[in-house]
Amino acid sequence: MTTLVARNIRKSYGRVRALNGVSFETEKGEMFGIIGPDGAGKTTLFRILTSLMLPDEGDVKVGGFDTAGQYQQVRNLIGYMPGRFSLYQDLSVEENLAFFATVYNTTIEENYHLIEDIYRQIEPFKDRRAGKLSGGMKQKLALCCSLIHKPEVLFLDEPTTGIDPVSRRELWEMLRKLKAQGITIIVSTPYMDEAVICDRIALIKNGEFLTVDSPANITKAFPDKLWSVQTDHRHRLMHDLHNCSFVRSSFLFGDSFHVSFTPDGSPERLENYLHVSGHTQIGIDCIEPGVEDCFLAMLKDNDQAELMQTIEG
Ligand SMILES: Nc1ncnc2c1ncn2[C@@H]1O[C@H](COP(=O)(O)OP(=O)(O)OP(=O)(O)O)[C@@H](O)[C@H]1O
Repeated sequence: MTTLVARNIRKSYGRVRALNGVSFETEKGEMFGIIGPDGAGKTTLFRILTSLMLPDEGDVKVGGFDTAGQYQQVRNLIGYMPGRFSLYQDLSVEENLAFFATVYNTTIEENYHLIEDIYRQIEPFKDRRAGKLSGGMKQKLALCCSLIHKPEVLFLDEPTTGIDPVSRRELWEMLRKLKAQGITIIVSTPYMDEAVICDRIALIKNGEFLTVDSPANITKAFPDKLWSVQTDHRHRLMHDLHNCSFVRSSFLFGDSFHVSFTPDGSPERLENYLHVSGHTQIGIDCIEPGVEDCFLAMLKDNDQAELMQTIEG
């Protein structure tokens, strides 16, 4: 069953074109990831999908209701966790939750089962002001508040930005459980490693979706063989790979470079080239491409540098 249909969404702020014809659909219980660097248009898209902003062109239907003409019905169906902390800093944990429940004409008790797993972790701090919580706990509370009215479609704009790795993992685990209950989840993130958890992902760049597919299909479509290359001189290696005539692309991932060759390149040829250039402890291993490798291959040179910064940041 289709839960959301977005068609040809366009939006500009004056001369800045934030969205340039975005279309996609989601199925009930699907986890749909929107991945892209800062400024790509994610927040604008979320505001439009959640009926908080009207597009210049195009339309969105959630649960069959139009976000322009039937926004009240849409808002009853959805939960939205915006990127920046959206809770009342001066209210306690419990007061925030009670407030959101009241706004939606429900009570904490009525839908407690839906938030129980998450809320139990912050319940010991229920009297603490939201402004005094850690980043991870704030996100858990914000997630509880966006779930308290039992939404069918949950929108999360960069829920894991700025929180520690353990809380990030916990948050994704919670999303997995919510998905198992049939909730459709539309989530944005700048972190590629999180993309693989989604059923389908869209890479957004300059207000356009470059691709929409499952992580497995995206990695299957990688056009070349990929090699992980390491030597004892990482900085010189970057320079030497860049100047190598038969290296098509090279990107730094942790301690090694991911390298693909032009048709006349080979690992043997690269080993020889690096050896002659003075490198020692040369390691060249064939690897499976990840989502990041695929997205980088789709982007133009300038965009690749920008995306790598986002990934590393
Ligand atoms: N109110 C506004 N006025 C003018 N330009 C805006 C406004 N809001 C966003 N933009 C611009 O529109 C583009 C898309 O911004 P948007 O916030 O949707 O992207 P994003 O992917 O969510 O990035 P970020 O994570 O940095 O917020 C950017 O170029 C941004 O500078």
